[in-house]
Amino acid sequence: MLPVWVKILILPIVLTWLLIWLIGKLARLVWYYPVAVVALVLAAWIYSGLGQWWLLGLFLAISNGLAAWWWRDVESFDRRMRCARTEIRRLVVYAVEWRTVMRLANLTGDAKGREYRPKLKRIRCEGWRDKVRVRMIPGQAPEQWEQRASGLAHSFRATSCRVRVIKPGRLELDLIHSNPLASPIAAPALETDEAAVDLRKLVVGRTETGKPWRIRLLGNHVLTVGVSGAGKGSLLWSIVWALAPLIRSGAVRLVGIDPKSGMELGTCPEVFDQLVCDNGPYAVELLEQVAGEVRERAARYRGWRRLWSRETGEPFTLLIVDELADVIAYQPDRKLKERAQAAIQTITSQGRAPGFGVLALVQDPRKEIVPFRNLFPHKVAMRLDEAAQVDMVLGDGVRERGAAAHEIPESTPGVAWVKEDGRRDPIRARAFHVTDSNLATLSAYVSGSVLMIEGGAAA
Ligand SMILES: Nc1ncnc2c1ncn2[C@@H]1O[C@H](COP(=O)(O)OP(=O)(O)OP(=O)(O)O)[C@@H](O)[C@H]1O
Repeated sequence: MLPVWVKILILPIVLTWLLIWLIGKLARLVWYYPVAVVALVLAAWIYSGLGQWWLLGLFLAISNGLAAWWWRDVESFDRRMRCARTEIRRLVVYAVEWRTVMRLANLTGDAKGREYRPKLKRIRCEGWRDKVRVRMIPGQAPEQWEQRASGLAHSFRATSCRVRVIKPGRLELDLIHSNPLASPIAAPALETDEAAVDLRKLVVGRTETGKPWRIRLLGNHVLTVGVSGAGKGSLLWSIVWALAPLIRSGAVRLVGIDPKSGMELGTCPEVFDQLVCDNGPYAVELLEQVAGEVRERAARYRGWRRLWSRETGEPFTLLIVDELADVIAYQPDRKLKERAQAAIQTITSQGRAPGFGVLALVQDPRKEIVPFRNLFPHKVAMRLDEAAQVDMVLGDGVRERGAAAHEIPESTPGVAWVKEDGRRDPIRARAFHVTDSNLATLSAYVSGSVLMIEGGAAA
């Protein structure tokens, strides 16, 4: 309906716009499928220069070479061919199904007759998981994706799906295909160099991404929760294993309470400066003694230093309580129970700055059992019985972000979901498997006097 002169006038604008649009599409293609684009260009060049038989011969030679590589060394093949794998999965899984899955999962929206659909951005396939970046549509919240995570996993044939926020409006979905923490991880060689041990990042295992699992002890308290047999002991001993040179030199002092008659901590009593193997008056007295030390040291540091450091010449004290519930909840003597609770609360609330840390292990995370869970900034959820327990340990919303500690299989003790205060996303990791022979090595390495009280008798 436009006059001809107007059409002639806007033609260059339309053509330029079309050209820009085409270049954009091409750039997108090269960005998302670089291997395929290079292979296609090379194939076209060989075909035009050398002919079809050369192309076929080269194709067969490369295919055979790749097959032989895969057969000889699957791991390196998987690692090096990640780009090609990513492109294939993008093409045959995500690009094909994205639109339908988004519509059926109710993640699209309509406004003014136009459909808004989340945009599929960069994908990275790592073998055990696909990392899929997404741009949400306006008005959408990550929680909407978290609620649909299970449906998304099934749609893309993954075992589970986790949702991570990258930046405002951008998400990363982890579509999990296998468990990289399925096999036990042996403890590393015992560290003997004091300078190599950093209380801010103690290596106690490996995360599912293959990085070291680091725990901060300085200025921190760690609460580990898991059913019986979840592998809580392995985290405890991994921490002690990593601390070995500092325990030996006296820079770190371990104080232990094991209400299970020393079944856990008693397997390597040499590492402890003080160890009580019951939940009675001796355990409470030890807790009160440590609480007194906390107050005394905090009073001395007042106005002088804000956080303990090695230069003070005083040891960092780690209080380890195996089965905390036995000390602060199941204790039948009400007075002892209250004294124990008060002492632990003093240590956890005031101990971080003057160089005291608490590592508490417990099976039951309910509020009636551990009423002051919030005083532990670092929470570790090993295998749990119910989904509600995950929320109790890690906090609200963390399970929706993927931390399904209630789904950790019995066959993988030592696997845990870890949540640090101040970090939005939980991490999944497995503690080192510290064996009895490791503990024998540890006790031979560490020298120190042991005060062991069993059922009230000093030994
Ligand atoms: N990180 C690990 N890797 C492999 N096996 C492990 C690991 N941690 C623990 N195990 C094995 O799992 C079993 C149970 O471990 P552990 O006793 O540490 O569990 P727990 O949670 O402390 O149980 P409880 O509360 O009954 O003491 C043991 O046989 C141990 O060898």
